[in-house]
Amino acid sequence: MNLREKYNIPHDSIITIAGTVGVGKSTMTQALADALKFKTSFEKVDTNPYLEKFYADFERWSFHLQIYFLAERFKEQKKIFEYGGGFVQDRSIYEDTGIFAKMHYENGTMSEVDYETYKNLFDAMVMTPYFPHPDLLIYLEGSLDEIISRIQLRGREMEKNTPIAYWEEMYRRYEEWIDNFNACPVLRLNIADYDLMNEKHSIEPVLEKVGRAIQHSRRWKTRQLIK
Ligand SMILES: Nc1ncnc2c1ncn2[C@@H]1O[C@H](COP(=O)(O)OP(=O)(O)O)[C@@H](O)[C@H]1O
Ligand SMILES: Nc1ncnc2c1ncn2[C@H]1C[C@H](O)[C@@H](COP(=O)(O)O)O1
Repeated sequence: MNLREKYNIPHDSIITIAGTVGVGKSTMTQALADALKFKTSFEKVDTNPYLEKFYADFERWSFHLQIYFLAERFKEQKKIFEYGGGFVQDRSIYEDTGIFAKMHYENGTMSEVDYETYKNLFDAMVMTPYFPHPDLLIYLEGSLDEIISRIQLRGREMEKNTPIAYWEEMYRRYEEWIDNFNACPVLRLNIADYDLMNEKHSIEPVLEKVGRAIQHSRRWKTRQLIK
């Protein structure tokens, strides 16, 4: 029996990994996909034409970057559903608006008119009854110190040169955002409770929780359909 069957995870599941920059989403995405033999959908950082410019000048590039991310994530989302699931996705589409666009608007680095245009587009594309939501959003959380040290360790220059206050604010916003998030079922994992770098088997307790959460949410969906 493979790990997917062992933990009762349906072959067509769609799992998205959320959490602040540097918390370990990409690492978890790869580990889960390897264990489940699922496909991955990664954020493309190296080929993003706006990201470095954005870190150098938030005000000038924030709208361009949000439109770019929205288009990329929407294309990925479409691909995932066209394949019929069996995917782990690195970062959810919900974080773009709920964290990043909102934060830049509220800090004055995205104008009101740009923010309204962006939100209208996001709502028309995503917040409709026709947009299929993931089976599960895994939210990774941990201490701010650990997350900042991971950003430093990973070593993307644009992130290393960004003031710590930016990551602190993002961290605080994520905590508030996840407490109010209800677009799909959520599983919260603390990064102190597993170590994917040094203990390969630490993915198994995660799989067990994922299996239980997806079974629970699918039973709930079936009951809603029968009602
Ligand atoms: N469980 C872990 N223990 C220690 N370091 C980790 C762990 N998971 C990820 N990292 C490291 O933290 C950094 C950020 O991880 P990454 O998966 O790229 O985060 P994200 O995709 O959330 O930005 C990377 O250098 C990665 O190797
Ligand atoms: N929607 C976004 N707006 C601004 N910046 C974003 C957005 N989505 C991702 N990013 C940035 C943050 C990081 O520098 C890279 C990759 O994110 P990571 O959390 O490391 O996967 O893109």
